[in-house]
Amino acid sequence: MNLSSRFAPSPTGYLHLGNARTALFAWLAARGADAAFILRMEDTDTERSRADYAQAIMADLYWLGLDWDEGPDVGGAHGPYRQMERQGIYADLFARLLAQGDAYPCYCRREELEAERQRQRAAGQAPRYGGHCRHLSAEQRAAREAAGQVPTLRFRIPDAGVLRVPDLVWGEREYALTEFGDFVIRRADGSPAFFFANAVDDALMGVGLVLRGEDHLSNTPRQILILRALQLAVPQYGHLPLILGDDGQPLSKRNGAGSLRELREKGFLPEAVCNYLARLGHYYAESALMDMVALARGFATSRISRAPARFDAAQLEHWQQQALQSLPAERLWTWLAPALRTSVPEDRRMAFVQAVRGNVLRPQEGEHWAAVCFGHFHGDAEARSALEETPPEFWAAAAQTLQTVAGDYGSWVKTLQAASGRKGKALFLPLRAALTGRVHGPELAALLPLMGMERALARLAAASPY
Ligand SMILES: Nc1ncnc2c1ncn2[C@@H]1O[C@H](COP(=O)(O)OP(=O)(O)OP(=O)(O)O)[C@@H](O)[C@H]1O
Ligand SMILES: [Zn+2]
Repeated sequence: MNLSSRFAPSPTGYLHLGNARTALFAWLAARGADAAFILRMEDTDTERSRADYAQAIMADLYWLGLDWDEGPDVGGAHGPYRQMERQGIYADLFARLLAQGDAYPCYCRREELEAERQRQRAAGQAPRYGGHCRHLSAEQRAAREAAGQVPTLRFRIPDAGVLRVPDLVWGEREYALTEFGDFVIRRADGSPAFFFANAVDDALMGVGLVLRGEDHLSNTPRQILILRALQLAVPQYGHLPLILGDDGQPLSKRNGAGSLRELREKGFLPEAVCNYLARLGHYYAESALMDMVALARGFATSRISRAPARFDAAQLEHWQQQALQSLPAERLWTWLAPALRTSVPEDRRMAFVQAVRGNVLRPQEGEHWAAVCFGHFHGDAEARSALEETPPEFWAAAAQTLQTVAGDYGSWVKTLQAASGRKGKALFLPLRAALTGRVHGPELAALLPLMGMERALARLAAASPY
């Protein structure tokens, strides 16, 4: 079975999470089957399409960890991969459909079509093209052309029959062909209608599996009719439930849904985003973080859910935490470093990232811990009140025992416990508050050697109110 798959965005804005999940599923399906993955830019909406958006989309997909065997930047055997560069291909196909009688020019004006729809609605019928230009004679057409009327091209729906449309997510649906009116495949300006270019490009590019948003479900029967008329292969289709925003509406480039880039700029890791999205509407038995190979291996269209999914920030944070836990120390440093204002000595970087990795979700959160280890910080209110509740003798004992054990954390807390008679929270909370300015955070055992004896003693001294 041909499981080559594709992602076909319109370069009309930055990718949002809905687009990204659709791209990810299509990529996982291809890679899980060792099949090719293709990227195609659907830029026929010339008013909204922009070259810089196309660049940004590719950069965002690469950032996410997706790659493609064929696409606008890497070329391939079925190019070009920007639809505006494929006009000649569409022109040949339009000519073929015209010659076969499967398409015909329509001269109806916008107002006439609108009036027809209104009449149909008023009569309680579903609006569809009534077929006015279906049977124009050659002379009638010539007369309209001579009068300067520029036609659209309509696809001629077969007069009778049913069309079975299988779907990997929704199962098979049946349509009576009489439900459809003849539809426009080429606009008056010569540009191809979206679902025409989209369908023929999938077939011409050898795509065998089309996974896309549910917003395209209603296009599928018409696309199958076009492909059949052209004797092109019909791919398997699977329509993914759309991802909804907080307003309950599907995320869309048009309504300015939060973009993948925003998440990236906030410091979310691609591993986190992929693990989050892969499970949004797809079931994995594995609940731990998975790499792309494992995600691809575990992907199956039969595990796609039909329920609409909503963006859930808490889930994304969960995966961010998981991803940070397993990130190699070098990459963790690269992730953290740009947000640090306190300088971290080169030979301490790896120890520092290991110490803090469980306590940061954003790079900015690393700054406080850098200040704790290598600079100066301001304690927060909780930490200050923990200090106020602790008597001066404790701080004196803490400083003295720390010196006795030469900064060894394990010996220090044992000795201090014996000297102060405190244990558990009563012992650790004030120490943490004094040394880090917070009541939660990384292991003190890891922080203490990084901050060093001198800083630690100064903080213990400053902690005492007297
Ligand atoms: N909210 C969504 N959830 C899941 N997939 C989506 C969502 N919106 C779009 N998609 C899918 O993303 C792919 C790329 O679509 P497209 O580039 O047209 O994005 P779009 O957000 O619909 O843009 P526009 O707002 O310009 O229509 C398509 O397969 C589409 O079905
Ligand atoms: Zn017409």
